[in-house]
Amino acid sequence: MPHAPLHRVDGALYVEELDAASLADRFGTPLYVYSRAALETAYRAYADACAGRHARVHYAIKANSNLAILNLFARLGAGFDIVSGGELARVLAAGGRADRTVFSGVGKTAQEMHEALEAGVRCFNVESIAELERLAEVAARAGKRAPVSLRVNPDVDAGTHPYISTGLKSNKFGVAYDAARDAYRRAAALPSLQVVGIDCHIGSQITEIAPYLDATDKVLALVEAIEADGATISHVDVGGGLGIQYNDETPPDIGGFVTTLLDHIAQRGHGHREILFEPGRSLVGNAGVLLTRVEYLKPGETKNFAIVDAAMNDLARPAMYEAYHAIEAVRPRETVPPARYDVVGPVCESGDWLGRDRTLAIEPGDVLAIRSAGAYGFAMSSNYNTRTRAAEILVDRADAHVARQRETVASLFAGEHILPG
Ligand SMILES: Cc1ncc(COP(=O)(O)O)c(C=O)c1O
Ligand SMILES: N[C@@H](CCCC[NH3+])C(=O)O
Repeated sequence: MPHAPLHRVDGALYVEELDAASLADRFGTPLYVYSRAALETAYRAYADACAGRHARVHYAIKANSNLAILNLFARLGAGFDIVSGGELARVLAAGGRADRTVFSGVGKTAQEMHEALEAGVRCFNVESIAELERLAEVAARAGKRAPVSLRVNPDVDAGTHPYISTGLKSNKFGVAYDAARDAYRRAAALPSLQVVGIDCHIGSQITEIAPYLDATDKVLALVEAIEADGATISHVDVGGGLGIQYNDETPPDIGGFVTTLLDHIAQRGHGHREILFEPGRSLVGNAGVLLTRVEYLKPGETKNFAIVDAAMNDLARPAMYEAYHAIEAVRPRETVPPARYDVVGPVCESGDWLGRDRTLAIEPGDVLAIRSAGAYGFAMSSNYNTRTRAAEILVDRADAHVARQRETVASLFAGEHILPG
């Protein structure tokens, strides 16, 4: 019986068969560590629930676009959801198929459209009339017909953090619900476009199914109207956004979520359409941890600080959204009294914190694991304060595969040029 991907042996944290403290010693910190088994288990939960149901998974690679992870999902048969030419290049470099890739995003450039058309992406998820017109021009110039789905904004409150909610009227995303039928008429009138589907994505870290059902109902009503106008909508892309447990959230499990949504769509008489899912976080979030070493303990009058070697540039979510990530000592000490710490990084910003008021029994030099860091962790990391970005390790049972080597300082200024003379 294989171990749970992240588990404890005699108190020590393991990722599959490898001790996290030894990984930190071997590869240095800060260090992102992912479990292959956890990634595959999450993918299979989607794939199994889709099996025999005319439904497909398109991994939203913005959550974690490391080539090793994309390759793993490509090998399992995943499709992909991309938002830039760079992401398309990553999918192709990792062995992903263009004809299983959908291209989302509000600001696609003509160049990106051209490249995606040449590569033969499955569909462009178009977010405005202006983008529709541009895509039609780019396709006409290339002598091609661009497959199109409009991202419709169903004006549903997904009950998530305001920075990651995307399905409200006030968000920049998608075509307004009331304008969508006209937008489809416009698309149908442009000969270099071919309408193939419809799409919506209402937000991220959603922990209830109800907003999905509401959004789907609105989208299906629209599909009926659009088809009455003569178009054919062969696929409905319900977006991503399923949440994970960071702390005390209780999101639906992946299989239950997929089955409930597919059953609901079938009951509404739309079971013949292909359904696409675009999950990001729920595939990778809980498959990764960020390991960091305690540099200093700094007791204060009102707060104690544990200053660690990871920072907001490595994991931006706490600074950006006040997001909670569980933090644990990889080898808890029994002889040290626990104390309350704010876990902070070395970056010169008050917002540079990773966890607040955490009870930890630690000493300088100890390694901490910041949990649930597989999604929007490394992917949103930066070089602020000329900090090299972390290495990424993909653990496969007892093997530690270097999925990305640590950056060097020299590589950070390799493209900079001082004035001559
Ligand atoms: C269009 C689109 N699809 C899919 C996703 C993936 O979202 P999540 O990581 O919340 O599943 C996003 C990001 O929120 C997105 O913008
Ligand atoms: N970056 C956000 C999610 C944004 C999703 C983007 N479509 C997070 O870490 O929670």
